[in-house]
Amino acid sequence: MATTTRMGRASVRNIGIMAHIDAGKTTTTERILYYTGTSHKVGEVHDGTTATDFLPEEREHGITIASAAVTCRWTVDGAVHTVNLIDTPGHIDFTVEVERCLRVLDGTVAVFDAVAGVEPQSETVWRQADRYGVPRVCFVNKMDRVGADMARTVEMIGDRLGAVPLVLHLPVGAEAGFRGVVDLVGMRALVWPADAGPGEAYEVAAVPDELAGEARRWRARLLETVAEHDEALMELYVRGEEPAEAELHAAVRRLTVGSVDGPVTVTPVLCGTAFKNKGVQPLLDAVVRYLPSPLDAGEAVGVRPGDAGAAVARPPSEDAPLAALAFKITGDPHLGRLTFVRLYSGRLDTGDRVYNPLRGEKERIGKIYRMHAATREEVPTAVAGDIVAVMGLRRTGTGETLCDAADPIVLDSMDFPDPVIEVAVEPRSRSDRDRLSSAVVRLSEEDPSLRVHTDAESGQTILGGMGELHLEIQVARLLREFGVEARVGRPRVAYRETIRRAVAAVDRTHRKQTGGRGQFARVRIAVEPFDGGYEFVDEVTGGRVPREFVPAVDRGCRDALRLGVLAGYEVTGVRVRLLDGAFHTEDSSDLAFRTVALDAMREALAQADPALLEPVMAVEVTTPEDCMGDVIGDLNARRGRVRSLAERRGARVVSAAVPLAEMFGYVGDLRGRTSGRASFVMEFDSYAQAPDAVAAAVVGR
Ligand SMILES: Nc1nc2c(ncn2[C@@H]2O[C@H](COP(=O)(O)OP(=O)(O)OP(=O)(O)O)[C@@H](O)[C@H]2O)c(=O)[nH]1
Repeated sequence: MATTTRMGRASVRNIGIMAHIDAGKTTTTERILYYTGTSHKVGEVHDGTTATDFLPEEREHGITIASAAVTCRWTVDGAVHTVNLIDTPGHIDFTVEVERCLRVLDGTVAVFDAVAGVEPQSETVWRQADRYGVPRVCFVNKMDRVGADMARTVEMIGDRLGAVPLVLHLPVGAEAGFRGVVDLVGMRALVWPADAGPGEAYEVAAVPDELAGEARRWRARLLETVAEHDEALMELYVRGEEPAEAELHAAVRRLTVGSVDGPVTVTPVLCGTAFKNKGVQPLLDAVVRYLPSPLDAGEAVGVRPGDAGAAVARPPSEDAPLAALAFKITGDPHLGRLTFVRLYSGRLDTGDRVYNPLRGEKERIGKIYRMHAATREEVPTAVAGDIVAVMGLRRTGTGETLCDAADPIVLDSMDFPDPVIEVAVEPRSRSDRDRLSSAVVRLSEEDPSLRVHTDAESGQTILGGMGELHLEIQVARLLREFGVEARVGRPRVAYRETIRRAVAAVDRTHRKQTGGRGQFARVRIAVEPFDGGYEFVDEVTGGRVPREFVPAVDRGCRDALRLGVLAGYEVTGVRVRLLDGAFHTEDSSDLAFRTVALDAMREALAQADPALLEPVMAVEVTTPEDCMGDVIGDLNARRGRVRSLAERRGARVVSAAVPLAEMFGYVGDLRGRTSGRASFVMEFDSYAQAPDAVAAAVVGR
């Protein structure tokens, strides 16, 4: 029934968990899956059996890379809610994955280590969540550890992240004696047995006497902060009235959901220890109570294809035309290709034919699944707000929209930056070569930020990626998961080449007589610098190069661009004009024209004053004021150019453009230089001409 489903969406929470490496994201995720009844064995990170961290490399590195969407259920105040949990990666090299997840989430849980507090990487992901306007609930984890400090972490959430923390929990007991929390909304204690097992219930008790004073102070602070930002509560506050529990929940929800559009992020803060099974149930309650449903998340915006980019918005309603985003593709050992899809509007039914506007073709929806931790559930239908896995989509890639052909929309696409680092892989045997080629297809389908090409000169397979660790992980998967035996080179910067001068004409003839049919083709081309990748213009008149051979000439020119004349890097920024040519009715062929074009183009590039381009990164360093001089000096020494200085929430933000070649090892250097107090993000900015000394070193290698 339509009404039931429509109400159902209000009870969906699409959330991710974000954290600094080792804060306990995986452990928290595991506990959530266990508590929500979808996983019956709690995996421990130590023994490598966790449900969302399923790649062996992740277990080895102890970090989470691939994001699997898992559906679970949680009941609050008698109402069952569906929680779709996406495990987001935390490492900087995987920012593409993080952003991809943030796109499809409506809210996140930010996990902090109560000992370490807010770490640099937490700042990075926090800012990404700011950028995507994703509301957050904070969970201060590891309260059982020596040195755990809830109050300090809360302070750091305010100071370092510039958020307004709404402290909802006060710890009961400390470190090894941590037993539970005082719920400051209900003013009661939630206490777990010391050796609580996974999923173990807590006892509700009165606030312990020794905490009564502190609890009152924290509650007063909570009410005051809420009142400061929420009008309804403000009225009660000035009248000196206490809000009812439900009223306070509702106000916290309003602030959390609404704050992302406001000047500051208001965020509830809870605490516990996932590992020792304390505090997870209230965290789930908070996810349901305070994080937005797809209805709260509002309209999805996109453009109408082919309509000069006219903007369209879709309400999160089942009755609107379909708008869905494919955000992740995985290979399932049993089901084959699975496409994870977030529905923003409309509905999907098994057997539907849906339209992919980017490809201009229709695809058939095979089976639809909700993926649980250990099982999958086939469902006939998915509606706006759902996240499901679809079988049967053959062509749709990551980041592509699926919609109604009669009412098409392209949702804001995800940008996948060009790879800036590459590594050469050389298979040991012919069968390794075969395994490698099918493996790279699978890997790059799952991870669009991984690019693959073959080096025309050496025949090596080159993998391009976003950073050193990114490539390391993907190469490890190739070797292990796909059983490829190969020699792997050292990571290197992905340079490019370009031209600086126009060449008016290069004339080349290809003629070969080998027994039977000969080969003949002649072309005359001109090249010039071009503000873009590559353009081919056919200016031949009078059929001197017959139409059917023109594409072969274009192909030959592109072949030449793959292997620059300076140092063998890809060439960009070239316009080619085909001026003239000649053919032979018997002996001319596509091959002859492609060969001659390649030859002519190589000559033209050599004459066109080729230059080396290097990737330049947009680097943003957030640093305390007293380290700023040092940070800037170091960026200058790395050939960086500072673009702007700003102040953000008490810290200094230095934005600079720095060549990637100078950024190897920056994470460690910055940490050392600032005692870990500065953090940075970087993304590809542009290619720029490398200075002569750099070019000479690269070309001379
Ligand atoms: N003492 C204590 N240890 C914890 C707690 N939660 C997690 N840990 C431990 O901290 C380590 C890191 O936990 P993970 O859950 O793997 O952390 P993560 O944030 O998922 O790490 P990545 O996957 O690397 O990003 C593991 O050894 C956990 O057992 C906790 O509440 N208390």
